[in-house]
Amino acid sequence: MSIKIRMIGTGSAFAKKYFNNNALVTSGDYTLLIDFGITGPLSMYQMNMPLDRIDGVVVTHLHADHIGGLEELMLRLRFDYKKKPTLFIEEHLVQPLWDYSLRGGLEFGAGGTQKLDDFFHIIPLTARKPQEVAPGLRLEIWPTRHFPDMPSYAIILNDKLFYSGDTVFDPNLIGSALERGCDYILHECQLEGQGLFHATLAELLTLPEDVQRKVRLMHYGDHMEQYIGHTGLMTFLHQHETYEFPI
Ligand SMILES: O=c1ccn([C@@H]2O[C@H](COP(=O)(O)O)[C@@H](O)[C@H]2O)c(=O)[nH]1
Ligand SMILES: [Zn+2]
Ligand SMILES: [Zn+2]
Repeated sequence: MSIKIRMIGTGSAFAKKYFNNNALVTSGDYTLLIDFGITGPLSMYQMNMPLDRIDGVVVTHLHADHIGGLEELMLRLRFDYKKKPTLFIEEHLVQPLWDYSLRGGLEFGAGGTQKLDDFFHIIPLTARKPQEVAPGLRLEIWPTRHFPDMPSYAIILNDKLFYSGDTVFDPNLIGSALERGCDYILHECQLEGQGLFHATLAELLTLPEDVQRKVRLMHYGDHMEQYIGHTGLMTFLHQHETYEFPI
């Protein structure tokens, strides 16, 4: 059993060379989108990947580089493709996603007065409670520390792959993922500066070598190429590339 992850983008919020850090997970016939930021629709177009491939979407948090492409996705799926995908999102984020991020553009539309559940089958998630997505694909969300008081989540796939979402460097969180049995740690990485809201490369380099071997870096800035060869035993994920994980 394996899943494939194609990186729609690997860049940080304001990176211009790399699209927003979003990913497509494929397990069997099912395609799950992890986040869909402002640059998501253009990146999918460049990958020649029609939006109706998407069966489900899981959202880590409400920053625009993670949800800014949803309006276009929702409209295209509802009206062009007549498809209603599933939305997996932490239970307390359902209403804020609609009220603060999507409602202004979508409430009054071609379908009359519209609501979030006109576009998605909504599956509210509880942190640390496993949720089956499709046969052979299970996810769990774990809270992360990102902006103070802002709900933000990492994603665990099949107990084997940890996808950090946005978080400060949190060795305990990484330790929990390893204890759970995760063999793959896809982690955000801020290349330069202080890690106020993100994990810096300098911080990630303090991880022991056996952990670094499991780490793939994403959500990085435009100077990524300068850092190739300077990431210890960790390697960069690259936008539009597909990675296969036997999980
Ligand atoms: O003071 C602020 C408040 C909000 N932002 C927003 O955060 C994200 C940054 O994205 P990250 O991927 O978490 O870096 C972006 O949407 C900003 O509008 C901020 O940067 N500063
Ligand atoms: Zn981000
Ligand atoms: Zn963020």
